[in-house]
Amino acid sequence: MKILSVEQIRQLDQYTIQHEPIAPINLMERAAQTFVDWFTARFTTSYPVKLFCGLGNNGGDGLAIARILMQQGYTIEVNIVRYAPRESDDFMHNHRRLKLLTTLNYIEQPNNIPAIRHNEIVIDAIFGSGLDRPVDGIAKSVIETINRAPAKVVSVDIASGLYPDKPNGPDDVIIEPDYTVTFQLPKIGFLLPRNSRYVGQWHIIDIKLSKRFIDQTPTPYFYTTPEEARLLLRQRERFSHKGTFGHALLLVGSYGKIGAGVLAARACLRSGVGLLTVQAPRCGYAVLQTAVPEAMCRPDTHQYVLSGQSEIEGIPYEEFTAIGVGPGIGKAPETANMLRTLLSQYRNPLVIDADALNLLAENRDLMSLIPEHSILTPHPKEFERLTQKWENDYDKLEILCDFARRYRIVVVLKGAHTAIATPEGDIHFNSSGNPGLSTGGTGDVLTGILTALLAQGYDSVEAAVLGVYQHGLAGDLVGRQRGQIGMTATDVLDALRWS
Ligand SMILES: NC(=O)C1=CN([C@@H]2O[C@H](COP(=O)(O)OP(=O)(O)OC[C@H]3O[C@@H](n4cnc5c(N)ncnc54)[C@H](OP(=O)(O)O)[C@@H]3O)[C@@H](O)[C@H]2O)[C@@H](O)CC1
Ligand SMILES: [K+]
Repeated sequence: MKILSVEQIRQLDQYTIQHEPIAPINLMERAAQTFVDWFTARFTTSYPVKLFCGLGNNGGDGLAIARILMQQGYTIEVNIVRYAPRESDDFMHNHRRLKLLTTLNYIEQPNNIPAIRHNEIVIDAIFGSGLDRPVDGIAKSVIETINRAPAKVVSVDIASGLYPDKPNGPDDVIIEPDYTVTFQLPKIGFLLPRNSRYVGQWHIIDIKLSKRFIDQTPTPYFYTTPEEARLLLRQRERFSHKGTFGHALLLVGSYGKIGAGVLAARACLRSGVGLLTVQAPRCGYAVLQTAVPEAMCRPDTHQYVLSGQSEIEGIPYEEFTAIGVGPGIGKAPETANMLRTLLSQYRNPLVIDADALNLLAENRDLMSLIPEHSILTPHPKEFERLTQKWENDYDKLEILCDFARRYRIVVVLKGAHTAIATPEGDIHFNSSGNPGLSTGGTGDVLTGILTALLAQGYDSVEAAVLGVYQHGLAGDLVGRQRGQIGMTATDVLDALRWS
């Protein structure tokens, strides 16, 4: 699904109005009705509703929502925040209609702000996507009151005070909703870590804006929906054999961290690789052969760390279909040498994770050796070591984009909505996963998944988008079955489903 900028959303709105065609006031009515459908499916008429609206079209939506909810039997008190002398035309139209049905409360100064009780639901329609400067004056007081109140808060389109596609200032006053119900497409601001308290749980509702316009509009930002992930998944042909699904090599482990290798290896096998070889320090040999009997094991000549040398004759790096390197490897000088040799010899895309990333950060000259379309999977701290500090989440996205483009690689920046940057400079945000995945070993599982997908012939962007989605989905399955708190990386790899 595409993510558009505020300016593009405004154009989308206008295009829909002209080409459907539909009168603006009827589009507002459709948006309000669709919001009400969402609302009534979750909250019964037993909850009193307090609506706060502004004077623009977000406020106009709020007034239309109030009228429709009233007609459906909800008790609703309407508060209009008079922060400016002017109202939008569609606001005025809905204002006239609503005034015939009920009395309206106008808030011009703080003592007009009503008390909010815990069993009420607040609908926030003060500012929407038209906000372009920090909120102050009476609107600021109202937002502060709502944030202090014990009630549940639902924001219409976007939390009032939050910018959809640019960074807020540290002192900005912004609604902290329980839910955001947004029109048609997500806003980029919803996906950024520092905004999470200004978004709550967010839902997209389809108000039938022009599909043609959305299809034609270029954007670097995408949000992976379940349907899109499913379309990436390839079905197996009846006459396939293990050679069809590639032979992967995982370079993993060091003394005390062989478990990382076990997790990556098991995830790789659970993700459909044809054959798997694992190279690990000698101390990991018995563990790997026992814990992952399906994999072949190539013991390193070094007892405790990976050096890349092995007494067992095996196929050279360049003959593997895909290679994953990093889980549990540490940063010993022998391992840095192994990485240098690997990067010099292997020309297909690699998956590079964990300490292999830290070795890259410490040996910057290695960056230029990384094969094009390799997948790097840093968490934010590892990414910062590879690049630089950022000022805010938007700055971070720009650094991410530039980095992926400069080295022609795919970068999977792990987090709540993992951001996958492509060599072309696009960013795909993931939609699956939950905080239960923030536990040791889940990154190793992801490396195993991505290596398996590359071995099966998925291109790097497809592998990253699909692999990250499936990893999160497995976490969601575990979360539903046994809760997020006790989730382990083993649970996650056992929950992987490829159908
Ligand atoms: N897109 C779509 O397809 C659809 C969109 N719809 C709805 O329209 C909403 C966008 O409406 P909107 O453009 O009228 O802006 P909104 O957020 O109500 O703000 C109102 C005005 O406030 C002003 N202002 C800005 N910052 C300010 C501040 N800090 N303090 C004080 N004033 C400030 C600024 O006006 P200015 O003063 O700059 O002239 C601004 O124009 C959108 O979120 C959605 O709910 C649906 O109805 C149908 C389909
Ligand atoms: K709002």
